[in-house]
Amino acid sequence: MTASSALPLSRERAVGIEAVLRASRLCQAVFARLAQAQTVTKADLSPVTVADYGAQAVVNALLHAEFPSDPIVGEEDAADLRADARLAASVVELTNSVQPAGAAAMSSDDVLAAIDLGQYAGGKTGRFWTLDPIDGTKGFLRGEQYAVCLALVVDGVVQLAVQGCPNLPHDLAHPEEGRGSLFIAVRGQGAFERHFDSADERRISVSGVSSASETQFCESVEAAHSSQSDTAQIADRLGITRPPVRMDSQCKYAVIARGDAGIYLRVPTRADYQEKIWDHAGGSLLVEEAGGSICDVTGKPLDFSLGRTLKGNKGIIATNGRIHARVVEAVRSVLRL
Ligand SMILES: Nc1ncnc2c1ncn2[C@@H]1O[C@H](COP(=O)(O)OS(=O)(=O)O)[C@@H](OP(=O)(O)O)[C@H]1O
Ligand SMILES: [Mg+2]
Ligand SMILES: [Mg+2]
Ligand SMILES: [Mg+2]
Repeated sequence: MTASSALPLSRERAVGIEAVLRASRLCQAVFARLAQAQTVTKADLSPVTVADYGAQAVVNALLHAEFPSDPIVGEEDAADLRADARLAASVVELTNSVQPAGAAAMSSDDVLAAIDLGQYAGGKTGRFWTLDPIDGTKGFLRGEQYAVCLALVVDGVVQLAVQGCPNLPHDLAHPEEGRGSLFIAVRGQGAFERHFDSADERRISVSGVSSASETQFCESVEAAHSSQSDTAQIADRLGITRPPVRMDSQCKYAVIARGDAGIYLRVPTRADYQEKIWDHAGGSLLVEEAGGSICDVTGKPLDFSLGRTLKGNKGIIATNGRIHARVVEAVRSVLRL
């Protein structure tokens, strides 16, 4: 046994990395033939592609093989696939395309059952995984940023994060130099980045800026997901003159954890929207383990113990930590909270 394999959650970390890498490869393969990719619209009007389903099947199947008693809170379910044999056949073919050489092919029933392993309700006791097979599906479809996001929650607290960001430049200032990173954090062990084409990991940490005005802030591309008029006022109040970094998905958390930007703001556009735990669990741990801070727009800690949503929270503020109190004050003042 090596020294690192003795660290807490080392097997979960290794399995999570393998699962997210396989799912990321699947997404990249789908994008390469996106002209034919089928997209369906879910009841909530969000898009979902064969890649979302395939990535959830791949990750859930591996988690279930390695940790059969762990439940999973996953974004997708197989109901639409059960009603569409052609769509289901594409997902089965894709899922099998990233299984390891020599593994038995998964049948259609196996793939649909694997996707439906993600129906767990979450909650405050025991451990469960939470998976967003593609976070930022709209970014994926545009050829921009998206992320495969996996986290392990134990007794309501996020303990492990593995996030694949296939299109994220290794260096935002030099996108031509390479793209595709995996971000990994275990509570108490720090946050790490490795490039898709290497197993070498480097520890990452948040930016050292001590004044909010010196940094940039990240927000969603989609104006429906975060109020861009409110964030413009907050930036103004903080003296930020640089334009926002608009990026889809939990890549925003990776960018904060790596120190490329100092603030991620997600300001509710609707009073009734409940953030989903799979949209924030892994990203929140990456930021914390890289030295940053995270809370909701009222300053409350995020509570991952309440089920499939963050129903006790509204919006998100993530920062490098040093400027956190000042940013929370500006958000509360603009939103009159
Ligand atoms: N109204 C509203 N408010 C806040 N958030 C919402 C809302 N509607 C959807 N979603 C969730 O946004 C997830 C994508 O978030 P992003 O920050 O990446 O937005 S975007 O990609 O720029 O669109 C997206 O995740 P995916 O579905 O995995 O892409 C949704 O879970
Ligand atoms: Mg979605
Ligand atoms: Mg999402
Ligand atoms: Mg998703």
